[in-house]
Parts: sequence; structure tokens; C-alpha cells
Amino acid sequence: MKILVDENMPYAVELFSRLGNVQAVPGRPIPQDALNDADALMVRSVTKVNESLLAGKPVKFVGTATAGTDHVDDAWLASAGIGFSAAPGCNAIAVVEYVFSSLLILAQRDGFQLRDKTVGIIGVGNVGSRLNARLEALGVRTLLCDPPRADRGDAGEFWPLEKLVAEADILTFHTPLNMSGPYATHHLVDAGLLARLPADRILVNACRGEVVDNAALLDALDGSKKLTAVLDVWEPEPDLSLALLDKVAIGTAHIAGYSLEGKARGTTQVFEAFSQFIGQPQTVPLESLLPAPEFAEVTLSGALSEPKLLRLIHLVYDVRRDDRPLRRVAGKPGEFDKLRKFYEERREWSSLRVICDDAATADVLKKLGFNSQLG
Ligand SMILES: NC(=O)c1ccc[n+]([C@@H]2O[C@H](COP(=O)([O-])OP(=O)(O)OC[C@H]3O[C@@H](n4cnc5c(N)ncnc54)[C@H](O)[C@@H]3O)[C@@H](O)[C@H]2O)c1
Ligand SMILES: O=C(O)[C@H](O)[C@H](O)COP(=O)(O)O
Repeated sequence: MKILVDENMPYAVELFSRLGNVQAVPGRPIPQDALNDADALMVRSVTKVNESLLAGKPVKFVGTATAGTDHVDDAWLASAGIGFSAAPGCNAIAVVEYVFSSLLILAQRDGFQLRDKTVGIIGVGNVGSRLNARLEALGVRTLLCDPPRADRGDAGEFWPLEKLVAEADILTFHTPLNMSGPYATHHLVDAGLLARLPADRILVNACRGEVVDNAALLDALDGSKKLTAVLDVWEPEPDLSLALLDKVAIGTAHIAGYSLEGKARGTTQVFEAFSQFIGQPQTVPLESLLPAPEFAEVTLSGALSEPKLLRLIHLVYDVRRDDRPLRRVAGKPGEFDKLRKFYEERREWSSLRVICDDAATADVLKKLGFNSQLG
């Protein structure tokens, strides 16, 4: 059995070799001839998986080591009898930590406290619900918008997007890209919404570039009303608008989910799904794959202020390390994907043991996802 895996999937060669012969290939573009004798294909979001890629090929199963699935025509896969699995939630923690780093940097730059702001979360799934829990642990007021969940009658208080537009100081988007239907999200942020947005708002997009009309956002950032934008995703990728990059406060190359843990979970989730599909079910504990973190333990004295939290989280991950290189290389062919392919190892907050002398601090840090303890 031949299994094609995207070369940007850590641990994939090692794991899938347990099940067959593995070939690692680039995902954008995927070499067509490698598909001619492939039984299974493991991709990331840069590979469009559809009839034109796979018709007439022997591929029986497709796995995507990603949360988003808008690059996969799953209806066609089902009609062609091809098995499919994604990796829901694999990198949700990484995205939350990206958003926290970004917001605390802006708080420091603009002289505000996050806990004095209202954060509107649009899309309250794996990312949005974890973000909400961590913001609540910090005492930040949140407003949630998730029409599909509201319509299903899920527990919780869900609001229409317009209430968030009117009341939230920060709007952060974590929806799938839905091109049509009752819950369409394509250009959910358009010129009209940007015009209704009061001054001095922060807008974060770490879901899919097309959820925000990038031309309209550039116009808004060029206008007289103060607006701050953080963009991890662009319309289009990899050829983002250099003018827009110049105007955003933080801009990165679609790496919000790129913690080592997040990418490894993506690989193990599709590995487990595929091993099940072929009748050889196997589970892989994440700890069996991950190396020891660079910084494993710190001690923290006293109560937790936001500036102290900023310094602590930036021992693990500071989003500015990803903003600078994008500004350096944007516009040069191939460089966006190169930043993603040669991504410097990044860990999640849980990799850091924090020994605290203050019980309340230890408690909040635990709720935020650190491995904290009173010592
Ligand atoms: N930048 C990155 O690296 C990165 C990483 C992970 C995920 N993502 C993107 O972020 C998206 C969200 O990730 P997730 O893991 O939380 O996905 P998820 O599927 O767990 O959650 C998405 C939520 O959005 C809600 N939703 C759907 N349509 C909506 C609408 N019109 N308005 C408001 N809410 C709506 C859904 O009901 C669901 O609760 C993914 O689909 C993916 O495209 C990006
Ligand atoms: O949907 C996702 O999971 C993310 O957008 C994904 O991690 C992006 O990374 P890529 O798959 O493009 O490497």
C-alpha cells in the first residue's frame, strides 16, 4: 500500500510507515504523477482535494491534518466512495494562544487592560469555546455569536453578530469558510459591517482569509476611523495584499495553529482515522512523539498582573516572531509557503511548568492552560 503524505506533517512518515510505503510530497502543488499509484492521501489545507485531483486515481482514503475542511470537496469524495477524515480541534489551543499573544501585545502598545474590554467571539467551536473559557478565567467579558449552535439550542448565551459589532471592543473570528447556505461566512466582514463598526475596535481573523473582504478591510484601515487589525489568514493566499499587510498591526503567514502539539495532533488524528479505516486500529499518545520543551519550568512570585502574564506567555510563544519574517519576505514568490514549511518549533503553554507562591495565580494559570502548581 502506498500512502502519500504532505511533507509539512510532522511525524507522518514515521507513523504511516507502520501501515505501508510512505512518500512525502509538497502540498502546493501536489505532484500529479505521485497520485497514480497512491492508495491514500494525507494533506494539509493548501491542497485542493476534489474531482479534478482524484478522478481516475486509485486513492481510497483522504485525511486532512487540519481543522478547516473548505479545501476538500467531501460530497464528491463520498459520491466516489473515498473515505475521508479531518482533524477537528487539533490546533485549537495554538490558535487561542496566538490570539492571547496578539491581544496582550496590543494592550501593552495601546495602554489598556484586556479585562476592561469586551471580546466578541464569532464561531464558538473548538477554537472559540476554548478562547472563551480562557478569557473568562482572566475576568474578561465575552459575547458569543454562533447561529448554528444557537439554532441547535446549545446551552449558553448566543447573540446576533450585530450586537457584537455594536458592543464588543474586540471582534475575533473563528468560523469555518462557508461559501453559501444559511450560515454563509464568505465576506461575513464586508464594507457594510466595517462601516457599522464604531471607532477604536480591534478585529482578529485567524480562521480563513475569505471570511473578511480584504479589499474592504484595506479601505477601512485607510479611512479616518481608528481600527486595528490582526490577520493570520488572507484573501488570497499565498499572494496577500502588501498594502494590507502594511496596515495591519500584526500579520502572519497562516500559522496561528502551528504549535508542534497542534500539528502533531493533526497527524495522529488522521493516522488513527486511517488505521481504523483499513481495519488496523491504533492509537498514538501525543507524549510518545513530542520532544522535551526548550523551557520546561519557571517560578513566578506574587499576584498575576496582565503585564506579568504577557511576559510569561511570551516565554513560550510571542506572535511577533512570526510577524517580522512575513513583512520581510511578503511579495517574493514562494516565500509565504517557505515560512510555513520551515516553521521554527513552537510549543503550547501546557509545556511550561509554572511554580507559583500565590494560590490564586496558580489557579488562574491552570485555567489558562499552563502546567501550574503551588510550590
Ligand atoms: N489560522 C489557523 O491556523 C487555523 C487553525 C485552526 C482552524 N482554523 C480555521 O478556523 C475555523 C474554526 O476552527 P474550529 O476548530 O473552532 O472549528 P469548529 O468547527 O470546531 O468551530 C467552528 C464554529 O463556527 C460556527 N459557525 C459556523 N457558521 C457560522 C456563522 N455563520 N457565524 C458564526 N459561527 C458560525 C460553528 O457552528 C462552529 O461552532 C476552522 O474552520 C478553520 O477554517 C484556522
Ligand atoms: O484549518 C486548519 O487546521 C489550519 O488552518 C491549518 O493548520 C493551516 O495549516 P496548513 O494546513 O495550511 O498547513
